[in-house]
Order: sequence, then C-alpha cells, then structure tokens
Amino acid sequence: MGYSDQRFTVNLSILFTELPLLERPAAAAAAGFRAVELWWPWVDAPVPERSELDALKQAIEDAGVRLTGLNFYAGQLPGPDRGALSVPGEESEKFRANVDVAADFAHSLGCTALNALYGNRVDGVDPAVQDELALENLVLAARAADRVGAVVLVEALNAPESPKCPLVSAEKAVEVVDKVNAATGLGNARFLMDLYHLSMNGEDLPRVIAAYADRTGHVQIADNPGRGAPGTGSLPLEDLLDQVREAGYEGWVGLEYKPGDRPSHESFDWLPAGARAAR
Ligand SMILES: O=C(O)C(=O)CO
Repeated sequence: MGYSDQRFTVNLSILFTELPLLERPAAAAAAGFRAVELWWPWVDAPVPERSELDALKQAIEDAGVRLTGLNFYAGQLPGPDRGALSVPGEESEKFRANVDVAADFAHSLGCTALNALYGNRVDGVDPAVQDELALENLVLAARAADRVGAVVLVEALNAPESPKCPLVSAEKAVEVVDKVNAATGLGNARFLMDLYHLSMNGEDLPRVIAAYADRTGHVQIADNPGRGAPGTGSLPLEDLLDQVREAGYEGWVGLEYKPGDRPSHESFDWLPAGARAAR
C-alpha cells in the first residue's frame, strides 16, 4: 500500500498551466508520468476548430501519454462558472453542442471517463427547472459516453469556493448519479470522488469512501488547506487513498492540485519517481 500502489494521472488544466496547452503533455511525460487528464480546454468554444482538436490529440500522442479523463464543456473554470449543463439557455445549448464533440475526442484517444460538471444556480430560475434540465443533459451525456464505451462522471464541488453550486456533498452527487442511471438504464454514470472538495465541505472522508467507493468512477486529490500538492496541507492523503483502494476502487487518481509558486515539475517531490509511470 501507499502512493506506490496508486495509478496517478496529471491534471493539465491546473498543473503545467505555466506552459501553452500543447506543451503540457510532453512536460508531464518529462516529469515521469504516463497519464494525463484535462478540463475542457477551450473555455469559449464548445465546438472548436477541427485543427485545434487535432493538434491537441497529436500533442498527447507525441508525448507518449494517455488521456484518462476529460471534462465536457463547463464554462469558465474554475470560476465564475462551475459547469453549464443545468444553466438554461445559451450555456445548456453550448453543453449540448459539446457532448458528441467531447465524447468523440475522448474516444479518439482511448479515454473512457468524461466529467459533466453541474453548474451554478441562476438567480430568478426555479431550482427544480434547473434540476430537470440537468437530468435531461446528463442523460444525453451518458448516452454519448456509452456510445464510445465511456462513463459519465458527476462531481461534488465545495461550498466555500462554489457557493452557487448545488452539488456540494457526496450524497447529493451520488443522488444525481443514481437518477441518471435510473433514467438511462445504462449504468455508466459514476461518482467523481474529489477528496479536496469533499474535505473543504467538512465531510467525514473515511465514511464517504466506505459508502460510495463502489459507485466511484474517478478520484481526484489535492491537499487542504490551499489545494496544493500532498504534504502542503493537513489531509492524510496517502492513508485516504489506501482506504479508497481497500474499498475496491482500482482506477486512476487525478492530481488536481496547484503547484504553488514553483514550476509544476518541482511539485512532485512527494511522489517517488518510480511511482509516477503507472499505465
Ligand atoms: O472546478 C473545479 O474545481 C474542478 O474540480 C473541476 O473538475
């Protein structure tokens, strides 16, 4: 057990952002990793030019890393937006336009996990109307993911940093997962267990792990406070990841932390070089 038994993937939307997008996959490879994940990289373009998609695919392939996770279009991340799929009007339309583009792009790189961020509450809109729209859009996303052999992930964010997001507890996110699976019958909606967000919400992490590991499709980590590398805060991340493993989760663990005021490649000193290259 320990970090050496985990399969880590580097989030290139929060790490290596000091580099242009197309240089980040090679930088992750140079740091010893073989797997990367991304938020939707084109925050203003749910349907980017074909040439942009092709260039990113090429950069990932040339670096010799695999893409293990991709967020659907989610607006401006990490804020002010927190997703698009529950936001009526233009944002929902953008999400819908993106669904097949993101699923096909993921598929072209063998990526089998697509994260669908819920979005903020909108002043003056009935929350029930937003939740109904969200379910419709999550069903579309789950069907598109299923078409390419992928899962659709539903993530709980944290209330202090996302005060308008309604999905700020594991229980609430898993409730949405269950609703999507009940609506599609596909069983490919899964919980994204982000230990940083859940700890910011004050959740009992061992309890959450025991309760929901079997419905978890992806895990992400950062330390708390600060959303930095493991060891920069007070979360017992190595132990918590052991618990996740013991509870039956064997998938990827996304490094979704901020490097701090140092280049990203210097932020992996907590992880033995031999433990980075999991495939
Ligand atoms: O917006 C965030 O903080 C996320 O974790 C997105 O995946």
